[in-house]
Amino acid sequence: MAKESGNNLALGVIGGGVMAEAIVSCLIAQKVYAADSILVSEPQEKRREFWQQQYGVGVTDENLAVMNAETVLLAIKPQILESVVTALDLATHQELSPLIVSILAGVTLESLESAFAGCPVIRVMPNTPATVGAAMSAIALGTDVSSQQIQIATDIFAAVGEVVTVPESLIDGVTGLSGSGPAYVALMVEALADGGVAVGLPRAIAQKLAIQTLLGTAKLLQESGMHPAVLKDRVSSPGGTTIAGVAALEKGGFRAAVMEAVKASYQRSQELGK
Ligand SMILES: NC(=O)C1=CN([C@@H]2O[C@H](COP(=O)(O)OP(=O)(O)OC[C@H]3O[C@@H](n4cnc5c(N)ncnc54)[C@H](O)[C@@H]3O)[C@@H](O)[C@H]2O)C=CC1
Ligand SMILES: O=C(O)[C@@H]1CCC=N1
Repeated sequence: MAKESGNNLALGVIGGGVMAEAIVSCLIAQKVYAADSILVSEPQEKRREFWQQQYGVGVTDENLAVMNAETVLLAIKPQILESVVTALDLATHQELSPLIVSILAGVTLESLESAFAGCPVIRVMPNTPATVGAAMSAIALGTDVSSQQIQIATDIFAAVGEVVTVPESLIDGVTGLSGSGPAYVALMVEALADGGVAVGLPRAIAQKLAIQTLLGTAKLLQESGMHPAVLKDRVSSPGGTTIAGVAALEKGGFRAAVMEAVKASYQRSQELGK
């Protein structure tokens, strides 16, 4: 467990958007942090009010204020990192050295360590199923991180789902697969439902069937440890319906398209880091 107590500022958040909310809501629900030990910095007044009312956390529009926390979750868009760091002017606040936990796509540990000089840094790539406590997160450690700080970061992301620790060289690949993956899977669900509607199923039923098919298949693969190809073979009867569908997917380049999607996201993550 990380910190649960009252008065100290245990967790600061820079950027109170979608991912920050997904993560922090789980941390509070699971009592990893008490709401009154969290301070969220967010420029939009409506979002600040929402955070305060919905979660009871402290809010501010001053990023510097959250740097007093033991741990700072960095959850702004990568494109504005430079301006945020310039405004923080950390050179004149060298007494501040929180653990920086960045979820920014593409931004390397080297850039983060230079931007937050003197602060230990951990880079993480989570994904949006964090919203329902079912994230897949990969953690890469900076050069000057203590075992206690590794535990803090692990506790944070274990509260929102599964965690693996990887060398930083793999984080762009993680982004291509599990970071961006929920969008690919959502497209698959939408396409399955559209196919159902095309052959006459009512939309609501088609959507339910599509989601449960995905969930059930994922659960089966996870619990059995079965290779996906073996499962595909088990569903496909000789001369039956499934192999006709699989043949249509192959004709449409389905597997190549999914592989290309992972590679394109990986490459974009690398570009963002330059
Ligand atoms: N959305 C996703 O599925 C994932 C996103 N990420 C990363 O998480 C980060 C945040 O992404 P989202 O939550 O989707 O974006 P978002 O746009 O929902 O959240 C960013 C928040 O930062 C706030 N903000 C803008 N300027 C600011 C400033 N100067 N200081 C403090 N806060 C400021 C915005 O008002 C907004 O609420 C990105 O770096 C992204 O690469 C990582 C994994 C998955
Ligand atoms: O699209 C993006 O850049 C972010 C990072 C991974 C998922 N969403």
